Amino acid sequence: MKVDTQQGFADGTATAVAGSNEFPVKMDGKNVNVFYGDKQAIFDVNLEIRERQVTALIGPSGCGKSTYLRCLNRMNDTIESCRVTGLITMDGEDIYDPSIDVVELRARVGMVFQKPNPFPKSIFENVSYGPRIHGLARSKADLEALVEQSLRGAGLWDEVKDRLQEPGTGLSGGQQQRLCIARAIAVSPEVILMDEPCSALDPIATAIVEELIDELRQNYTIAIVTHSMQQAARVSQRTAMFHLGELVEVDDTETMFTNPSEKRTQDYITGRFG
Ligand SMILES: Nc1ncnc2c1ncn2[C@@H]1O[C@H](COP(=O)(O)OP(=O)(O)OP(=O)(O)O)[C@@H](O)[C@H]1O
Repeated sequence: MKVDTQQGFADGTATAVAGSNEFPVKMDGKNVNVFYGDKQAIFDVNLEIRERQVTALIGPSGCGKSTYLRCLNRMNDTIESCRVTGLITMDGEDIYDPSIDVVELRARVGMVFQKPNPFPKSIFENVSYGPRIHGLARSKADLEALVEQSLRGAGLWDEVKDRLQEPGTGLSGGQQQRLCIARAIAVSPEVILMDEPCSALDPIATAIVEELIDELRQNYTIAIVTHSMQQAARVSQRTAMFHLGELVEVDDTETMFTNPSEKRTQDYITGRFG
């Protein structure tokens, strides 16, 4: 990746400057290992997730993409047998530090799952729930404005504005996934993790969500797990290739798809394995 100018700081970090192609690091994994009981699923992974970019995690089934993604908002904490070692930071702060409030972390690092999973409540309540429990709205009017803003941000407002009190589960699959994205952005996250967000959607709904992801990167940092090489190529600026729990390589997406350094990446993207 070409960098025009880069400025170093006393603490060793570097940040992007105007005209640069480089983006600052938002989340950084160093020597990350993940175990399920005795079985190791991630081996010594070092991976930066850069601000206001989409980073795609690709690789054959079982290579650890979802496991790594879940480390980034400590969703793995909910799996009893799971143990994470190494250092994962957000804005330089260790997200596994005992002083970290995990609920707050998960508001800052939101997640959208493979299967749309709206709450069995109204469209309005699906979006307003997070802001209410995090105390983000001071009045009913505030809350309504936030719901509208989030639904607009997810490209869903025009389709649902006249049926906000209807159940979220009554929407189409693609609309439900955008509702889940609205729910995620309603709490003003900094990072959004997406675990195969289009795998349950038809091609039209997929195209709409992909377009939305491209818009969302103006305001959010995104990491997405995908099985679709076309999707990784379409939506991401950086791609990380995993195999058997190892990070094979990471580079800007164009390079990864045209001139990868590693044979395993070449073989995977050309469909020779996986
Ligand atoms: N809850 C769990 N308990 C035990 N082992 C698990 C658990 N979740 C994942 N694993 C194991 O960890 C390894 C990595 O799985 P993971 O789901 O992260 O891979 P993946 O690349 O996301 O796969 P896929 O593309 O099929 O979703 C696999 O061997 C899997 O069996």
